[in-house]
Amino acid sequence: MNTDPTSAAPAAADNPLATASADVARLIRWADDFPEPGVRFADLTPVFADADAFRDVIDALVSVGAGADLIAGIDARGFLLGAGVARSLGAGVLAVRKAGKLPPPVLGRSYDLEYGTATLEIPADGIDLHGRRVLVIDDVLATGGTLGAATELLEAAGATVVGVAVVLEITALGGRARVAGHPVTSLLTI
Ligand SMILES: O=P(O)(O)OC[C@H]1O[C@H](OP(=O)(O)OP(=O)(O)O)[C@H](O)[C@@H]1O
Ligand SMILES: Nc1ncnc2[nH]cnc12
Repeated sequence: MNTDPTSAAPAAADNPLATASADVARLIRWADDFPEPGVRFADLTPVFADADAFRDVIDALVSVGAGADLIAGIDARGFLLGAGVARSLGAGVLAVRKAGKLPPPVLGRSYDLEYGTATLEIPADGIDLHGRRVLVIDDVLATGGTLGAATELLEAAGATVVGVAVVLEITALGGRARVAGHPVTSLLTI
């Protein structure tokens, strides 16, 4: 596990956090020119489909979630991770949705990413986020637009964001700066 943007992923094979990192590096599926020319897309589908790798990734993310009572999973792959982590921690899970999926009223935040723009939404009623300690989880940190918008949205709703955790951080895109002010954990950094 890497919480330092300048350090390489750990290598010790008997460390469960390093094991998760190795699983991800081994199973990640890279796609050139997807979803548009010039983008090298990191598809973590094979990581989630591998029972051992999925367990290792969830266990590693759980280890950074202590103190959180709500896990926010980002649409869509963050849902898979967030639910697993929340269940293991005994926390609730909040699905942070892409625009148009939730009935009104909603709170929303728009953002730019590597290939376009998008909006994230959460319910504006029915969940009181004041005083909730939220760990925000997604599969990839790239430009940071998604996680930056998610943390802003949750804080605007009254939550305390205790951290941000991802499986893969693509450092060349500088996303960590977009979530400055929050502890950021990435299991694998490239
Ligand atoms: O750091 P960023 O530049 O914001 O990029 C990271 C986001 O990009 C991917 O999702 P995408 O927006 O492609 O949506 P999807 O989950 O619907 O595939 C990924 O799952 C992250 O959520
Ligand atoms: N290169 C990339 N791979 C996966 N998800 C991304 N989100 C933004 N850029 C991405």
